[in-house]
Amino acid sequence: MKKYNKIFKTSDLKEIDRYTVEHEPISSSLLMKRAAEAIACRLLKIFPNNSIFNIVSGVGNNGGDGFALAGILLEKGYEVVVYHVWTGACLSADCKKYREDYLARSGSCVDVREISDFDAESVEGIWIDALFGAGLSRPVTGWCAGVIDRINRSVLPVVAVDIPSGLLGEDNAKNTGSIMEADYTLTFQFPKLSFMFPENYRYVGDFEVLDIGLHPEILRDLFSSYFYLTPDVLAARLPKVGKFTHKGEMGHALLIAGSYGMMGAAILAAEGALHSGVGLLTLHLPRSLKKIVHLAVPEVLIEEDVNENCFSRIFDCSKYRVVGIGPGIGTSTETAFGLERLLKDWKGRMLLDADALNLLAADARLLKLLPESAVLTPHPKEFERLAGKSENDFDRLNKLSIFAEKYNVYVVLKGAHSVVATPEGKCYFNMSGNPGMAKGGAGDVLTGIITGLLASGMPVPDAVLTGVFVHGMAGDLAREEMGVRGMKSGDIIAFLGKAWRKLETLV
Ligand SMILES: NC(=O)C1=CN([C@@H]2O[C@H](COP(=O)(O)OP(=O)(O)OC[C@H]3O[C@@H](n4cnc5c(N)ncnc54)[C@H](OP(=O)(O)O)[C@@H]3O)[C@@H](O)[C@H]2O)[C@H](O)CC1
Ligand SMILES: [K+]
Repeated sequence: MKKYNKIFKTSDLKEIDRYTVEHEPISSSLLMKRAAEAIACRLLKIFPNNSIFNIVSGVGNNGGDGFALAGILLEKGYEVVVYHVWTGACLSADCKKYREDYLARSGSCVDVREISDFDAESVEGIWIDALFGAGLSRPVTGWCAGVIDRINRSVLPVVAVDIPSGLLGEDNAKNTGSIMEADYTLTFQFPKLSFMFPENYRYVGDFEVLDIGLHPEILRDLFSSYFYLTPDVLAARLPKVGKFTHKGEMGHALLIAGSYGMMGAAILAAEGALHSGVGLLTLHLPRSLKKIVHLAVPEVLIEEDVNENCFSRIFDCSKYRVVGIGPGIGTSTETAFGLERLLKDWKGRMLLDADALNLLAADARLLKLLPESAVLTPHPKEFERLAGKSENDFDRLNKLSIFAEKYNVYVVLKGAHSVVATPEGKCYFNMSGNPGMAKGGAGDVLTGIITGLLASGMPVPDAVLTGVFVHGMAGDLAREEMGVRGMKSGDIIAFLGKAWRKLETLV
C-alpha cells in the first residue's frame, strides 16, 4: 500500500542528504547541481520572458545552490549577477566549488561584506533568494537583515530557493528577525512545516515542491508525524469498485442537516455525499423542509423529524453505516437534546460539523460521548470554541493534535491547507484547493463527501484524507473554468465528478 508523503524537520535534511550521498551513490556537489537544475527548469517556466537574474547567495549550501544555478543560467545565455553575501567567514565546500566554477566562467559577482556593498535599487529582472535555507539556526539580525529588508522593499519579484531566508522551518511564530517576502518558493523534496501556516504566506508566497531524488529508503524510514497529501498516493489507496458491487455494499448513510431557513446546507451536504460513492442516502429533516428538499435532491430518501423546524430526535440508526450531523441544524435546545440522545445511542461511524460542533463546544459533557474515531470538521473559529484560543498557527496545530488524541477522534481543521489530526498524533496537510472555496456552503459539501466515503466502508483515515483532497481538487477544477470570484460552493459539486475521474485515472 502506497504511503503518505512525509514533511520532515529542516534539521533532518543533513541526515537525508548524508544517506543519499552514501547510498545512491552521488557526490554532494552533484546533488547540489541536480537541485539547481530543478530550480532552473521551473524558474524558466514561471518567468519565460525574464532575462536578468539577481541571485543573492549566502555562505552555506543554500548559497551553493545559488552559485550552481547562476552557472546554469549563465550557460543558457541569461544575464546573471550574484550578490555574494558574506554572512560568515567560511564557505561550505560545495558553495566554494560552485562559486569558483562560476567565477572561472567570468560570471559577474558582487561581494557584499557590509550593507553599503549592497545596492538593490538600480537592479532589474528578478531576485533569487539563496541566502539562508534549511541551515538557519537563529533569527537574522544585523547588516544581513538589512540585505533582506532592502530586497523586501524592492518591487521586483522574489523567488526563494528551498526556504525564504530568515524563515524558520517549523515554529516561526516568535521570530523577530528579518524574513524574505518571496512571491514564489521552490522547495526541495518536501514542503516545510512552516509553509502550511497562514501567518507565513507573506514570506513563502506560492510554493512548489521539486523532487531532487533524495534516497527513497531514508524518506521511508525516517520518522515524522507530519504528512502532506498528493494525488498519486490517494489514487493508489482508492478501493476498487468491482463489477458486481451493489448499492448495499457502497453503504447507507444518514445525514442530519438543515433547519428552517437553512435548507441549503442540507442540499449541499446531500449532493456532496451523492457524488462521492454513497450507495443510499437518507436525509433526516425537520418536517417543513421535506417537500422542497426532495424536489431539489430526488435521489435521497427522506426521514421526517417530529419537529416542524429543527432536528430534535432520531429513533433508530441501526440500519446506517455512518451518521453525519451538523450542516445548518442550528443550536436550539431541542437540537441540543437530540444530539445528546444520538451521542448516547450511536457508537458507530460518525461525522460532526458546523452547529453540531458548536453544541459540543457549549456542553463539554458531550465531548466524552463521542464515538471512537468520530470525525470532526471545524473551521478555525469552531475549533477555538472547542479547544480554546491559540497564540499562533503553530500553537493551534499542537492544540489540534492534543485534542484529537485526547478524544480519540479525527479532526479536520479547515483552511487553505486543511489539516487532519489523527488519534495517533499524526497530522496530514492538504495540498489541493484555492481561495475561491472560501465561501459559505463549501464546508457542507465536504461534510457530504466524507460522510459518503465513510459509508462506502473505506478505512476512516483514508476516507477523511481522500474526502479533503478531492473536495479541493473539485474546487481547483471549478476555478479553472470560473475563476476565484466567479465560482460558488455549488460548483464544487458540479466538478466533483471530474475530480473523481481525474483521481481514478491516476491509479
Ligand atoms: N538534502 C537537500 O535537501 C539538499 C539541500 N541543499 C541546500 O542546502 C541547504 C542547507 O544548507 P546548509 O549549509 O545546511 O545551510 P544554509 O545554507 O541555510 O546556511 C548555513 C549557514 O548560515 C549560517 N547561519 C545560520 N543562521 C544564521 C543567521 N541567523 N545569521 C547569520 N548566519 C546564519 C550558518 O552558520 P552557523 O553559525 O549557524 O553555523 C551557516 O554558515 C538547503 O536549504 C538547500 O538549499 C543542497 O544543495 C541540495 C541537497
Ligand atoms: K533561501
